[in-house]
Amino acid sequence: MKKIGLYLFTNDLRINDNALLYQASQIVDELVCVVVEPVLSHYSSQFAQEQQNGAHRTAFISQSISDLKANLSDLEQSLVVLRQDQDKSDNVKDSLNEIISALNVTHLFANVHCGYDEQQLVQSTLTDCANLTAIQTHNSTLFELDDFPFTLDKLPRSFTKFRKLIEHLAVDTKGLTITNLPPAPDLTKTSHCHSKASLFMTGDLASEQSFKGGETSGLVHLDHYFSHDYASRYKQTRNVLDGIENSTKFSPWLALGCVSPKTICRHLTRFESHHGSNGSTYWIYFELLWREYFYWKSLSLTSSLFTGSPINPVKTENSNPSANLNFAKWKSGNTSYPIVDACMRQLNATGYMSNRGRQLAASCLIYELGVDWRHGAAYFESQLVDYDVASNWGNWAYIAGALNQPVHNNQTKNQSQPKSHHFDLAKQTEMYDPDHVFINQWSGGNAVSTSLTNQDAL
Ligand SMILES: Cc1cc2nc3c(=O)[nH]c(=O)nc-3n(C[C@H](O)[C@H](O)[C@H](O)COP(=O)(O)OP(=O)(O)OC[C@H]3O[C@@H](n4cnc5c(N)ncnc54)[C@H](O)[C@@H]3O)c2cc1C
Repeated sequence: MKKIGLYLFTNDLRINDNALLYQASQIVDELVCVVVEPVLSHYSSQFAQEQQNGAHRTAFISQSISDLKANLSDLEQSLVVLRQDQDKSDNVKDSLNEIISALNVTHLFANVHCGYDEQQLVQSTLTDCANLTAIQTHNSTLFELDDFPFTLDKLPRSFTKFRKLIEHLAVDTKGLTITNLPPAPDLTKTSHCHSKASLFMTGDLASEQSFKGGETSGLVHLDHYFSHDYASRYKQTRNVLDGIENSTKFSPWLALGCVSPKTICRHLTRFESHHGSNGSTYWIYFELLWREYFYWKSLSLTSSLFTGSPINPVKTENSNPSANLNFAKWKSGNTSYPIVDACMRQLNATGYMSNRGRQLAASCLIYELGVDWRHGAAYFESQLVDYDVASNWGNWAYIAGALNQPVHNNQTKNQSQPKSHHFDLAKQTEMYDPDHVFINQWSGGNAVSTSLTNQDAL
């Protein structure tokens, strides 16, 4: 019997260093490639109080899918693009089932995704199509679970413990080039042979965009970054609020899997062999381990990452009108905190915000403006070009002190309470924008930020 595979692209929108796609090419006789265009989920839309993803995020996704389509076409393959209908949540599931049935698909290949909806889609497809063989791997990480000296249920609670147990492990940086793929089956047998996706038209936005989506642009950016000496200074510059040379800006391509973290490690190792390693080059790896930590943490927490603890249940409406007003002011960059306003305006204008900016904006929303952190996480989800389920919701929960919440009240006795990360905005402005260059660039206003006495460095 012919083996017919369906490769479900999610946040692994690439051909190079795609071990799962390579595996598919070795197993099946024919292959249909499908992608579900990410849209803002109903859940996040309610929390963010936004109808849809922002223009920059939408454009980046669209460009990434178009680039994948072009790269697949070079390998004489095609891409079926499915779009989630917000009003009919089952439409993608139904489309997938129709493709599987019409083409007699025998094997499903899918990256393990931290997103609840993405996991549900694979699970319900497997339930509906009982004879399907599923092959799922961790295709967006540095490591496989088998590499670790612990199981997922014994994942260390803190990043430091996690890092110490895994940072010495060798990353497989050999690199994998796919030069041919099995042919596609006769797609005219499905009603999805012509992509009905309303891919966003990026013409007007393209000139304003800081980031262009897709594997091709991602690899160009990687080469560009490592052809300069930026990596040798990274640790000193990574907290600067702006500037392509100050932090790597790999995150947008990593988030959609246009570039794999292993590819980045390969480039980093090559850079170190030519220019020498130092604390800065190590720190790039260190930050990739934070990404890794949030990925595995998110998988271990499943949906409780989004809901916090049972003590603090989900409410999509803010608890009071002043929190609603504060949330609206925060989103538009009109709080009385100039550094936060500048960061939020940068986000709204470009789809990007530095790590330092994100920490300050999150701290401000939670601790100064008294808004539930999940509203902020959902708004970031709708706007960031590098939105990643685990890194976004994980960092927000971390700053809110909700990441390692005990699940049951009776477990709290011997456990220390999770730490919150409340930043002193005046002090942080002094440290990272003393001459208000960044604030003025984004016209963040002239109000003086209130002094607080808490966390300054992370
Ligand atoms: C509230 C908040 C929300 C965030 N949301 C996201 C998100 O949706 N997607 C996302 O990729 N990152 C997120 N981050 C992490 C971090 O801010 C971005 O990864 C970073 O700013 C991206 O810029 P860069 O590529 O220049 O990072 P660099 O400083 O150059 O770091 C290199 C890489 O390491 C990883 N990394 C760095 N810091 C972190 C971190 N704290 N957590 C996880 N990974 C990290 C990223 O993949 C990054 O590309 C968030 C942080 C906060 C505080």
